[in-house]
Amino acid sequence: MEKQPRLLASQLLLKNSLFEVSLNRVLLTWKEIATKKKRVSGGIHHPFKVGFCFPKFLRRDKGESGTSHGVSVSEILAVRELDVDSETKDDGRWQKMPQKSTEAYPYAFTVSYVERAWQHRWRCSDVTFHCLEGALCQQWVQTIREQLTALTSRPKHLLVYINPYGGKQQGERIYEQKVAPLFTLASISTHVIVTEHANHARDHLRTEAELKKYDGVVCVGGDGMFSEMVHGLVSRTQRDNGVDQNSPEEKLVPCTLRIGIIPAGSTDCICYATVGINDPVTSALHIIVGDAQPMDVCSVHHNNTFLRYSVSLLGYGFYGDVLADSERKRWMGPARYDFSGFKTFLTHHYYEGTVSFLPATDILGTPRDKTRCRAGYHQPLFLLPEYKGGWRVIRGKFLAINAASMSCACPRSPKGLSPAAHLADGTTDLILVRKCSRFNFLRHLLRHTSKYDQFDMNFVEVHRVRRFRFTPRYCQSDSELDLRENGKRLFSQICRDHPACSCSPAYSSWNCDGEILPHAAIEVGCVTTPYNLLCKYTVHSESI
Ligand SMILES: Nc1ncnc2c1ncn2[C@@H]1O[C@H](COP(=O)(O)OP(=O)(O)OP(=O)(O)O)[C@@H](O)[C@H]1O
Repeated sequence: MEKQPRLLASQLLLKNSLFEVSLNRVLLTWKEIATKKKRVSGGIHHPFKVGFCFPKFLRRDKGESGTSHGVSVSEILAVRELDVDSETKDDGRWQKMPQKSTEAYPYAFTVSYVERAWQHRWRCSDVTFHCLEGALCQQWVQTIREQLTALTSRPKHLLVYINPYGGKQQGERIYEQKVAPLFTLASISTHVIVTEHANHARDHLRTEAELKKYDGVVCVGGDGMFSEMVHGLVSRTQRDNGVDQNSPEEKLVPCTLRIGIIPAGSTDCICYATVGINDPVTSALHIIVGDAQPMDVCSVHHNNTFLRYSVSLLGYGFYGDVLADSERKRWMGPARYDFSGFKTFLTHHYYEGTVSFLPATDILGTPRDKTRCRAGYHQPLFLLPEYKGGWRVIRGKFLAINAASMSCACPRSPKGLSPAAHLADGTTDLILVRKCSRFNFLRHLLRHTSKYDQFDMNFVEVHRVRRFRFTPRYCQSDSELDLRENGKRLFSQICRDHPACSCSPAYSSWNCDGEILPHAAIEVGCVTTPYNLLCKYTVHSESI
């Protein structure tokens, strides 16, 4: 790394030991000075620990002259002067100043910074330096503040929507206790709206919200709330720019506001897939330091009519059926997903239809990037591939058709549905799981939680695509249907209404980021360039 000129360097006291403290535009470092000779008289030495340190951002080395620490300026949250004359109450925490150091070094300032803990978890840590002179203390505070002000990617004004009924209905408490104090510490002003009904946030963003006043919008809730934000913001941007959302061919105009998620839902898959952990404090800290991650948005259409946007999973068959069944069992709480998953697995319905897709041939990488050997290519058993220009057409019987625009990792499946899916390359990974035995389907599902490749099975194939269409068999041409098929369709509906029946119904439904779509036949377009400015304040922590 290029050596940065020093902005400030002083000998300051920290927990009764003298440290050489230094600041440049990139790093704040403090290194203990030979402890035996220079320890301040009367002080009791406590070995100072900054907690868990990671090589890139926060280092702690033990050199000849003592321990050294460093924190990236981009991860400093705030700096403030301390009143050392009395016990100070700052940021809700009492700090007792050691008597001897208070006498010798009567001025002090505290730096709050991001501490990287375990498994992608971030925490807010404080370090307090004591100075001999008030002017020096002020100079440190001012210089660090100037560096923070120069960080232009940090938000200053945020619009926050809280879903009080998401997950365990803890959204308001999580925000007030864990997130709001951090925003205050980082001098971020907020306008908070507690939603009063479903789609409140979406409609407010689409119509009333004065978006120019904010640097970003934050939702406190689950994937459903995040989806509301995406719909509100993307729709508003398209309308303001005269884009016809109903046309699958239209390019979406990127939106300049970023979206942040504070996880407070039941599954919080989008947060997990992008941050690596569902933790409100970690997400709040990513928001504060201005982390941004572009991501793809797919628009879903039926007969040239816009249905919804999708940013994570579009699933027909298995995942559609699990969602449809679990919606009927909301009274069971989060346990409904396990129940419906198990039930859907046992019913083992497959669906006939045609999948057409436009492969993404002009990009680097494939959905199976992590698979070292590609020798396991299998000829589809039940499918008839055709080529129409750039489009591929596949007919068959499918247990599941999934389009993953991100890894879709969640705590239960840490590598996700498509571990190598990219967040912002204008593509989605289309996973086709053809009809197979229950045993094989179970093996496929279990591989999502193990080190084995879930795509390396002869009834599974995966394609990285720019667009795709699905037409269920009985929709293809109504005139083709004979009386027997009409009877079958009617019968299927009866079967659907009676879950005990094990006949295969003709249609499943699409699970679009956790919402049910009413149509089986859809056309999906993934924006051809990354939706650059629709970013989350998060980093993709999967090492793809
Ligand atoms: N005040 C409200 N009253 C009722 N429903 C609401 C309200 N605010 C938002 N909603 C709706 O609640 C639905 C579920 O919310 P959310 O996604 O936050 O939690 P969840 O479903 O428990 O979590 P996840 O989606 O991660 O499984 C959303 O689709 C949203 O539209």
